[in-house]
Parts: sequence; structure tokens; C-alpha cells
Amino acid sequence: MVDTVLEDATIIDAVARRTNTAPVESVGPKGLALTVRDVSHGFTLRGENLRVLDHVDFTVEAGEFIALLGPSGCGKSTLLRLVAGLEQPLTGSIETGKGPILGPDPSRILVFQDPTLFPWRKVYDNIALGLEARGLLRQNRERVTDVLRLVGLQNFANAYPHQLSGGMAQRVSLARALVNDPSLLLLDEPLGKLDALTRLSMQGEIVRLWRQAGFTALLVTHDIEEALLMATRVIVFSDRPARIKADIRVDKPYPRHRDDPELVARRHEILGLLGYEADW
Ligand SMILES: Nc1ncnc2c1ncn2[C@@H]1O[C@H](COP(=O)(O)OP(=O)(O)OP(=O)(O)O)[C@@H](O)[C@H]1O
Repeated sequence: MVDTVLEDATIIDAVARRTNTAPVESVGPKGLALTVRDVSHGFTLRGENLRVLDHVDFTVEAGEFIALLGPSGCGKSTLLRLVAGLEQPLTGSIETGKGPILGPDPSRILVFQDPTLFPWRKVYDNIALGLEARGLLRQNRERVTDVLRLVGLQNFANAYPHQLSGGMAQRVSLARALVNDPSLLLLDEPLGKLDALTRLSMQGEIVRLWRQAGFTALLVTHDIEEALLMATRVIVFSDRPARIKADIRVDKPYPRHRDDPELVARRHEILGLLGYEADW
């Protein structure tokens, strides 16, 4: 039984890779606008003050896809946690189109590098968890099924996490976020642990989901090419404490091609901003 499921998993992955390249009509923005106003933040670590964000200031229009790039440890994840409402900034303010961010809210969902699925719950039940916890599952069962279909896992509702590939597990994690119909999706290196090919197909998949659902997206990534392939804007941060070094608009239709001369030029520009002159 397990063998059959694994075999199916491989097929579904392959099919998903092929279908992800298909163009998708955008339904238009329904996402939340975001204003990060002069935010500074830090931590006290063993009696010492660690400054992490330094007067970070930017606005995001509803429905934009922003990639956040910067050196390791500069404060990108911290910024996502602030937008998720898990922490409050020491100074400055963060607002969405609905008002100031005072705490977590189902309209703003954070997706991590590690899918962290509950191993004893089937795929369906993992996805349904948020609705179940809020007492909303009974009237939203169809939504769980819709989201399963959206991420191409409709045949895996009854599979357990250990029966999924890494890419499929990450798709479950995305579905678990999407079932709440977020207006702002916060992606903290969601593809960081995937192999190169799965990563490529998932990049297309996330862009497809974003265009279909119309949420606003903030993606933390270390991969310049990924940022340029997926985002409508790339914000580049300095070393810690993170300051905005550049805010680059990427006006290119999807699907994008990594060899596009404009994207290659942008890649060089960003490498230079991050202090790398060499072209690897
Ligand atoms: N809760 C915390 N308490 C103390 N220090 C923290 C806390 N959270 C983050 N830090 C520190 O803040 C700095 C920024 O961390 P953060 O995870 O935001 O960076 P990042 O840019 O996302 O890094 P990476 O790209 O390597 O994931 C790091 O030095 C980290 O150790």
C-alpha cells in the first residue's frame, strides 16, 4: 500500500511539474497593502543589545509579490515575524490596509522552510487544522478539498506525511496556509530545503497560486535568481542591522526566463549590492 502511494507521489510530482508552467489568468489583487514605517528592532542577548532592523521603511501595494534578499542573519525573518504580528517592533509601526498590526491574524499567514506537518494526521487533517481550531471546519470542508486540488494533491487527502516527497510536504504546508484564504502570505525560505528541480517547479507553483488567489506575498530567500523569477519587487538589505540598500521593480511577465538579459543584468546588480563582484 505504502509503495503504491509512493509511486503515485512520484507521478503526481512529475505531472505537477509539467502543469505548473501553464499560464494562469490573474483574478486581480485582493491582498492586503502593507506599510512598514521607520521600523527598528533588536534583541537583548546575554546582556548585550543586538540591533537587527535599522529604520526599515517601505510600502507594499495590495497584490504585490515582494522578495526580501540580504546577508544571512541581517534580520529578514525578524521582519516577517513582525509583519505576522508575533512580535512588536521596538520603534516604528507596521500597518496593513486593515489597520495597525497588533498580533497574529488568520489573514496574515507565515509559511516556514520546514513544513512541520503533524505525522499522525492525514494530509486532509493537516490542512484542515487551522479551520478546525477556529471551529470553522464543518462549513468549510469543501474549501479543504478545493485547496487540495489547487496544490495538485487531491489524490493524497488520506496519505500520511511520511508518504510524501519533500515537495509534496511543502505543498501541504502551502495548502494549510491557503485554506485560511490569507490576504498576506509570508514565506520564510519555503523552498530552502528542497532539491534543485523540485525547487524550480515549486517556484512556478507558488507564482501560479499567487496569481490565482491574488494575495500579497512577502518571500524571504537567499536565492537571487528565485527572487527575480518570482517577485514583482526585490528589496535588498544590508548586513545586520538591516537597512534597505535597494528596492528594485521587476516589470516582467510570467513565466520568466532565467536567461532573460534584463534579469541577468539585475542579478549582477544585486550581486554587486551584496558585495559579490564575481559571476559564479
Ligand atoms: N528571539 C531572538 N532573540 C535573540 N536574538 C534573535 C532572536 N531572533 C533573531 N535573533 C538574532 O537576530 C539576528 C537576525 O536574525 P534573523 O533570523 O531575522 O536573520 P535572517 O536575515 O532571517 O537570517 P538567515 O538569512 O540566516 O535566515 C540574528 O543574529 C539572530 O541570532
